[in-house]
This record gives sequence, C-alpha cells and structure tokens, in this order.
Amino acid sequence: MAARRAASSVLSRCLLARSSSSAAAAASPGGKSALLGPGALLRKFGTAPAAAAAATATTTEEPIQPAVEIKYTQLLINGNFVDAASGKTFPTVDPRTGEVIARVAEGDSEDIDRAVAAARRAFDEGPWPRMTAYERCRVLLRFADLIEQHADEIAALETWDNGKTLAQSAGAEVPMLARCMRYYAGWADKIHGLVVPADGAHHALVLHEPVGVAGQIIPWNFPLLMFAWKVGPALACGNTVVLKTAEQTPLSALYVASLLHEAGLPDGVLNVVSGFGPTAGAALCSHMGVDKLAFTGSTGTGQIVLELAARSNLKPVTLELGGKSPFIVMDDADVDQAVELAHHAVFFNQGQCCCAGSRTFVHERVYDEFVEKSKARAMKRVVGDPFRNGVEQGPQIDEEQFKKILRYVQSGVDSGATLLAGGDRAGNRGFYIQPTDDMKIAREEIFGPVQTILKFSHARGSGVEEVIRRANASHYGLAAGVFTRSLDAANTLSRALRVGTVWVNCYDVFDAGIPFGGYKMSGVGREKGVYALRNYLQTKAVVTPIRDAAWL
Ligand SMILES: NC(=O)c1ccc[n+]([C@@H]2O[C@H](COP(=O)([O-])OP(=O)(O)OC[C@H]3O[C@@H](n4cnc5c(N)ncnc54)[C@H](O)[C@@H]3O)[C@@H](O)[C@H]2O)c1
Repeated sequence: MAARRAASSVLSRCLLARSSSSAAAAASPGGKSALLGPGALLRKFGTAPAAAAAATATTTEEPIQPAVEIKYTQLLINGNFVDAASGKTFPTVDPRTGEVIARVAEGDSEDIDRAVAAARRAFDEGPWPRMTAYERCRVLLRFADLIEQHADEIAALETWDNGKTLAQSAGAEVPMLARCMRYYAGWADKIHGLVVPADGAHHALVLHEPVGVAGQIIPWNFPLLMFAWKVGPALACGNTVVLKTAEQTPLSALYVASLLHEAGLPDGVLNVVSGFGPTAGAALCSHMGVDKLAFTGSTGTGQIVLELAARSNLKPVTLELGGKSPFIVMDDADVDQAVELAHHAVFFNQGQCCCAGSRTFVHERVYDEFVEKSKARAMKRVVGDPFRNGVEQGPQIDEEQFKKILRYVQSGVDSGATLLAGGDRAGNRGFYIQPTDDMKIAREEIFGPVQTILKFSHARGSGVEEVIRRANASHYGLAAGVFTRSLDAANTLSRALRVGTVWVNCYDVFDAGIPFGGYKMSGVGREKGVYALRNYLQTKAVVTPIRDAAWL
C-alpha cells in the first residue's frame, strides 16, 4: 500500500483528552481540553514509545528517490557559486531517513563580509538601482516564468530537503513563489513619492529611495515562500541583498537564485550564504555594511537579531516571529466544516507553521462533538513518504524538532494527563488529560502536529468576552481563526483579537497582496502586500524655494 493510513497505526497521533467528569473544571476558563498530537514519520528519530511505534509503522517502505539533481551546493557571491572561505561544508539531511542529501558550503563571518562587499558594490556602482523600474520589473517577470518552467525540480528539491509533501511543494509553494515575484514585479514601476503642499513658496518633494544592502535571514519551514516574501519586495525597490538561508534547508534557495541570474539579475544583487545562525546569521546582523535587516524565525532568535542590529549600526529590523494562534469555533458553527478547517489550521506543513491554529477554542455546546470528530479526522490523517501520492503529512524537519514536540506532549502528561492511544493498543488507546490554559502546551509554540482543544462558554446570544480574553492571553499575536455563521460574532471577534491576521471561516490564506505579521512578540512590521515595500524604502524630503510661483 502506497501510504499507510493512521487507522492501522493510530499511535502516530495520540489523543489526549481531559476527563469529562469535573464540573468545576468545565465551568472554569481552563475548561475541558483535549490534545491531538504528534504524527511524525521519523525512522531514525523515534524515541518516545508511542511516537516510535508510529514511526516504524509508517516508514518500512523504501523512500522514493526524488527526480532532481543537486546542482548547487556552494555559496552564491557576486554572481558566482564559490566555496566557503574556510573550505568547510555541512550536511543537509533527508528528514525521511536522516541520511545526508548533500554537503553544502558552510558560510561564516568571512563569507558574510564577501557577500556584503559584493552587495555594496552592486548597490553603489552597479546597474540595479540605476536601471529603470520597468527593467527591474521585467527581470522579476522573467524569473517567475523560469520558476514555472522548472517547477518540477524546484518542488522535488523542496520536499527532499524539508519533508513537506510534494503535493504541497508543487501545488502551493512553487506557484506562490512565482505569484509573489509577479506581484512585486508589478510594484517596481509604481513606487513613487509625494509632492507636499508646504507652507510658503517651497517645492517639497518626498522621494522613496531604496535602503541599500538588505540582510535577510529565513527559517526552514517554508524556504521558498520565505525567499519570495523577502527577496521580492527588496529587489522591486532597487535594493541589493545578502540572504542567509536556514541550515536545515539550504538547497532550494540556491537553485532559484541561479534562475534569477538566468533571468538577467546583475551580479552581486542577490548573494546567498548557507550556514548557521550563531556564525553566518549573527555576522550579518552585526555587519556595519548592512542597511536593513529582515528576519523570520523564532521569537528568541528575533530578540538576539534586534540586539545585534542595535549594537552595530542601528539598522532597522523587520521581525516575523512565532505564534500560538487561536482558532475559535462558535456554537452556531457547522461542526463538520469547523473540524476540517481547524485540522488543517494546525496540521498543515506537519504543524510547522508560524501561524498554526494550535489553540482550538470550542464553544461548550459543540465541544464534545467537535472533539470526537477531530479525533476521527486526526486518526484518518495519512502519514508517510512525502513524495507519495495521497500522503498528507511527511516527517518533521529534524531530530531536534521531533524530540521537542514529544517533550511538549510529555509535559501534558506530566501535568496530569492520561494517554489515550488507539487501534492496536487494545484497552490502552491513549491518555486522558486534565490540561488547563495554563499548561505549557497551551501557551508555548510547539511547532508540530499537536492540537490543543480548549472549551469555552458563554450564554447563547450574549457577548464573547471569555473567549476573547483567553485567546488574547498570550505573548504572541500572529493570527487567529474565527468559525461562525454570525456576522456580529465575526465582527466583534475580528476587532477584539490582538493579532496581525484574522481569518473568518477560512484559514491560511496567503495572497501576495495581503499583509502578514504579528502583534506583540510575534513580530515587528509587515511582509507581503504594499506594506512590505515600506521595509525596503528610505523616505527623503527635498525642499527647494520657488521663485515667482504661479500657484502654491
Ligand atoms: N512570523 C512569520 O512569518 C514566520 C514564518 C515562518 C516561521 N516563523 C517562525 O520561525 C520559527 C521556526 O524556525 P527556526 O526554528 O528555524 O527558527 P530559528 O530562529 O532557530 O532560525 C531562523 C533563522 O535564524 C538563524 N539564526 C539562528 N540563530 C541566530 C543568531 N544568533 N543570529 C542570527 N541568525 C540566527 C537560523 O540559522 C535560521 O536561518 C518558529 O518560531 C516560527 O513560528 C515565523
């Protein structure tokens, strides 16, 4: 059988459900809660008994050989693929097997120096900021065409290096990369300033200029999308770039960067350095020759990035950080649809999504039905080789993340949970749990396929204060989902939630034109849409006297 169904290996996603007997707990905000978790496929990484059993059950087949050649493993500096100055390399690993796909040049501070120097020259002396905006637009449009021509290879590379399903790479991420590039190509010749009607006889112009050299650091969960969100607006505005990719997923950015040069990008405009955070990443953040930083990753690293930027040259920083997003199901919701949407909100991309709807709040009137159906849906989830048709969930990115997810589930157990597993474990199908909102698993970002289902209540027809308060009781504020038939509830919730995106009766809609970013510790600034252009533009006022003005 191509893809093994979880029904035959239900330990791959356990259900941790709170005992229903406690009236006190049901009445409390922390109410009845359930956890659906982890469905990882990691033959070499399994440790905890439940997850290890699932991993073995789903990975007995030989991995499918990806139909793509690894062409680029060196750093891209000044238009050339080169070795690291140190000569060092590091392995990039197939998350299906733990085996090495390729060894990749390991950039560090010396390579960052080389890349920044190339970007500086390309900005100060090169044609990119000086060519017409329409010419820049055409390079980006040609790049989008090349992405589509090479879509199969790019998608295969992404799935191989990251473990996400090929269906997702080919059906969503590669098309979104091309779409995002066309979106920003369209902006290139529409960036213009203002004329201000100043007091007195002065001609006051506001020019929007490129910032200069942009340093960009991206994570491993959406390597291509993060490339698009960073590189697209920076290049459209006429900047040059040094991009530091995540050490777990260096391959796809190198491939598409080569296509961007084929599309006509001048040398030095985009430099790609593979390497680790504390070495290459920190060097980029601290570099005196970098004029702007854009970072996507965890909140903890974001704090380091901001500090390094402040201590060096005070370069402005955009941060896209972690989340613990609420998904709110009201009592008027169609439960079947809500279950499906909530399932995708949290399990999409193996749960490795900054905006994963990982705190599912469900109204008490539909809670039991919701939990039952969510359990059935999670049990049905197809875990397996991400190259196989029909597989919904591949492996987690690496051993570190896999173990971290299991530790979070264990922390639920340590907080008084009883494990409920299913299927083959007759009579001992999992853990029942009594979690509250204060549990670590309901507060911290797990970044894995673990769903926390929390119960809330309010008298029908009255306000939604309780769920608003609990949903907002987080240091994060990235996104939220609201599932209801009531326009009033949707309007109230979407204004009250302190988050950067509210999806109403939908989730994970990532149009290139819609801004994305976080409140609170989920980030600073916005990416995508017209808002991302602001990150890469300086504002200059030019004032000249007007002699004999016909009008002011
Ligand atoms: N808000 C968003 O748009 C968004 C999107 C995707 C992912 N994320 C977040 O990213 C995180 C997952 O990614 P991760 O585990 O790779 O995060 P991470 O912070 O560990 O790494 C992200 C990037 O930062 C680099 N880095 C690490 N230490 C550094 C340092 N000291 N100085 C400079 N750079 C350093 C890494 O090499 C990597 O390229 C999650 O928290 C997720 O929520 C946010």
